[in-house]
Amino acid sequence: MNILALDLGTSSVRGLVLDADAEPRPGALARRKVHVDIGDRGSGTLDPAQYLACLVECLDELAAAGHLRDVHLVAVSAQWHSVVPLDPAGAPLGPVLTWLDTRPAPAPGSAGPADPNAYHERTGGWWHRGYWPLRLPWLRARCGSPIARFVGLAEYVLGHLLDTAPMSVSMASGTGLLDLRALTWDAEACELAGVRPGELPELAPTGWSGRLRAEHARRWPQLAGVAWSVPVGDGAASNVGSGCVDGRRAAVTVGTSAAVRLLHRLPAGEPLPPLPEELWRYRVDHEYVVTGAAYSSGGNLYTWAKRELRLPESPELHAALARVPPDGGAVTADPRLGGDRPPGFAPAGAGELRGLSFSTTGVEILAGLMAGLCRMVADDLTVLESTVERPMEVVLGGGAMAASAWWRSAFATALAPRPVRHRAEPEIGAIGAALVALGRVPEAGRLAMTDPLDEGHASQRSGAAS
Ligand SMILES: Nc1ncnc2c1ncn2[C@@H]1O[C@H](COP(=O)(O)OP(=O)(O)O)[C@@H](O)[C@H]1O
Ligand SMILES: O=C(O)[C@H](O)[C@@H](O)[C@H](O)[C@H](O)COP(=O)(O)O
Repeated sequence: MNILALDLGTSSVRGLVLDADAEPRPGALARRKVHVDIGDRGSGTLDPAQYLACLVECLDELAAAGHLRDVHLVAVSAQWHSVVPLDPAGAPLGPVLTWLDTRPAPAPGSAGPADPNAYHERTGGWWHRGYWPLRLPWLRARCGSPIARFVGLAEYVLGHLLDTAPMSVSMASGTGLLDLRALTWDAEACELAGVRPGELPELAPTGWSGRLRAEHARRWPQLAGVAWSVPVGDGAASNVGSGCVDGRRAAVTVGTSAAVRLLHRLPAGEPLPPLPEELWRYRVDHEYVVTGAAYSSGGNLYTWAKRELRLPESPELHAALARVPPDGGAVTADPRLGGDRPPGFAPAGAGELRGLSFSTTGVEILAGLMAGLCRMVADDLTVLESTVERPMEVVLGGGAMAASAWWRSAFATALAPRPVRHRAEPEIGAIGAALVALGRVPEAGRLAMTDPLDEGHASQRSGAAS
């Protein structure tokens, strides 16, 4: 039995085929880069039609190479927090607002939740520009035509491919509108959003699965009749794919953005444990929750530096980085180029560089930015540890961690004395979504192979590029 796992990421869309233990089948990976439109006023949007076209191309490529044979299940990992307004016919009335978009602001006179602490505990989010209660009124005020309903990127894409595409509790928790205990839309959050239940996606019940629409089943006959499981938020999926599924191991994931998180079992209906004011909490599924902090910067720091600084190509880049100490060296940086993620309010453009001299190189600037992110993660990891009252082991994962040995060593230095391991397989989101779909979350710690990391030394392991 094979599993087709899709990752609806920010920088790219991927489709890969896994075996029954969620191990990637060699060579069975299709990837298309997607373009996030980032403007200087804090916009961060994706074109919904182009995004869907990229996913279709990935499926065509896998089908043409014969990789869709023996697929019995489709699992999906998808970026959290996105929203796209639709007209009555289901056509987008604008681009997809992503997690990177910092423009939404409260409508004049809106006061926010009655009891912000209770609201935070219940929904796991805050009344903040990153979540739908603030995003929806802002979108309505800007949209020229009446909005019939709102969906996330995952529901938009799957709505085109499948017979039905309800929203999973995992994706719903990323909107900031879900009551994490009752697993229903939160009445106060909906009131703040000015939204009626009919304008939101239906919530998928436990055990829901979808099927390809007839026209797509004709295009990919090997997927006809195959069950599609509900999408899992990429943060939740990445923890599972990193093997971080209990209070002993935290995952630090660096893809386009970055996050540090801890997963634990909390079946629907059970009382929610206290949530520190700095951290969010979302659902993995009806059984598990994930608690953590996220950052607008991650691998996008590298993308920016490659574009704007005169960086050498690999392997010279690796060699130059290896000469910079893993604490970041002389350049200290605030890496918040894209502003704060919730709960912070720093606008896009909050990044800073200090300690520059006439001999500072582009590589040192990149190292300073990467080390700046490591320090932010270390601070939040300490808060996360306070919820379990013991130090944790850390597993580094994601595309940027797989690519950069120097960044891994910088994390090991910033997070010391905690043991730091690395999950070398970059596709942890897709793998994690497959394990969730298979109901094998408890086994993920055993199935996800990790390597120890030598502190303080940038080593050339796992095909590291820099
Ligand atoms: N050598 C490198 N050093 C640091 N970051 C890198 C390197 N190579 C690639 N990256 C970053 O890794 C990110 C891609 O990781 P990935 O997990 O695929 O992201 P996503 O899931 O968000 O699409 C990109 O932002 C890219 O710039
Ligand atoms: O836990 C997480 O990872 C974050 O809460 C999540 O919001 C993430 O930042 C975005 O979904 C984008 O993820 P990528 O940067 O991997 O595309």
